[in-house]
Amino acid sequence: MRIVEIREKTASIASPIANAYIDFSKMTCSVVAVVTDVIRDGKPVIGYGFNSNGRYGQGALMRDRFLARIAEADPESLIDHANDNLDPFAIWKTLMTNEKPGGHGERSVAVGTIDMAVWDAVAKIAGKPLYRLLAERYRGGVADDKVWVYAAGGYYYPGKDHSKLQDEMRGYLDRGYSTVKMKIGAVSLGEDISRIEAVLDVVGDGQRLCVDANGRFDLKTAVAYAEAMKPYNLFWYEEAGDPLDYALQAELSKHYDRPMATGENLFSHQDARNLLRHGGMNPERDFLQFDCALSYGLVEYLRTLEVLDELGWSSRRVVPHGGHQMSLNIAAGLHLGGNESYPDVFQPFGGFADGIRVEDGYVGLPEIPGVGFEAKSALYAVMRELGEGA
Ligand SMILES: O=C([O-])CC(=O)C(=O)O
Ligand SMILES: [Mg+2]
Repeated sequence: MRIVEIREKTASIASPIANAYIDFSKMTCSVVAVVTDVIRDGKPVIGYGFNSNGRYGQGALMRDRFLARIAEADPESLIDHANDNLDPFAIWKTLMTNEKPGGHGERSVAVGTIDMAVWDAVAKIAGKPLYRLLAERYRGGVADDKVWVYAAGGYYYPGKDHSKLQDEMRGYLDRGYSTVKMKIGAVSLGEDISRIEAVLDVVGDGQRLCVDANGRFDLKTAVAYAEAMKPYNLFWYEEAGDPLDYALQAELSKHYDRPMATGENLFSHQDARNLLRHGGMNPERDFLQFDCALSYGLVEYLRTLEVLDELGWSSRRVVPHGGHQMSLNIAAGLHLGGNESYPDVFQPFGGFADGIRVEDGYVGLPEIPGVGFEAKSALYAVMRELGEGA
């Protein structure tokens, strides 16, 4: 058993939307195919991955460093003999050969994308949905059969007035979501408050609305928003300040006693640990949003979950960023609290398997081997072209 080849390409996920920090007019992501010599149903097993959203394609790093390390490794060293499968941990270690500690964002996305494709291949070789394989290996065989998801959107874009924002949110409720998320921080506090009130008119209750500032605010602004939003009793207030400014997060928690969420821009278990040590986050109240695709993949995510456990955090407080099927598998297999969903943006990468309906805010997963990409036809078309094309 061996990896024959790892292919990568960059795909566009550009759209006219903007959050408080960036627009997505030039956004790209990497797609990776790990081609193996294992035959299932008469065809070689190919594992697929992509790098979530928000960090651009990683092809140059893969070509310059990571892919050669796998190609040059002894194939025997990458095998998990106990499970007669590829060994994601040995592959991860090989990818990280001669990499210094720290500075995680420089490479964590490239490694996380390859890691996703490796786990997809591992589950396909085992002939099981990834979430079932994870539950068997790490949670005594018990997987969640459905996962809570919330609809993320509410972006800024030209010409979007309150009625368009309300239509968008109404569309999410009509599709079975019970909780939605909108962006804040790109306009004045007064304007954002009127946007929030417009959405509350549609969703009816602050507990059905999250807001996301994408790290835009300094402490003074973060606190001003906190004071203004308190009466709405929102589901969460996300990424108020810079993702690495733990002191800001800690100070903000003295001014806002409602749930907050952050972590999508922390890319290692060490960064996660620093947030929990120094960010004033409350394990009974707050949410953590680490995205495996951006943060060295599932091998590292398992370490992050161990750190959480050591510091008294339940895995149920984790609701990953990214709205992708890999995190959905991790959520169901490793008992997270839920997963993000982008019903309308970042297609075809955002969203879950075709034909799986959201009911009362929960989704199920397809019963097919791997992450489930084959059950999402528009996404699988992009992946298959890479994996099986000439
Ligand atoms: O707008 C983005 O970069 C995505 C984001 O923060 C989220 O999904 O929470
Ligand atoms: Mg966010």
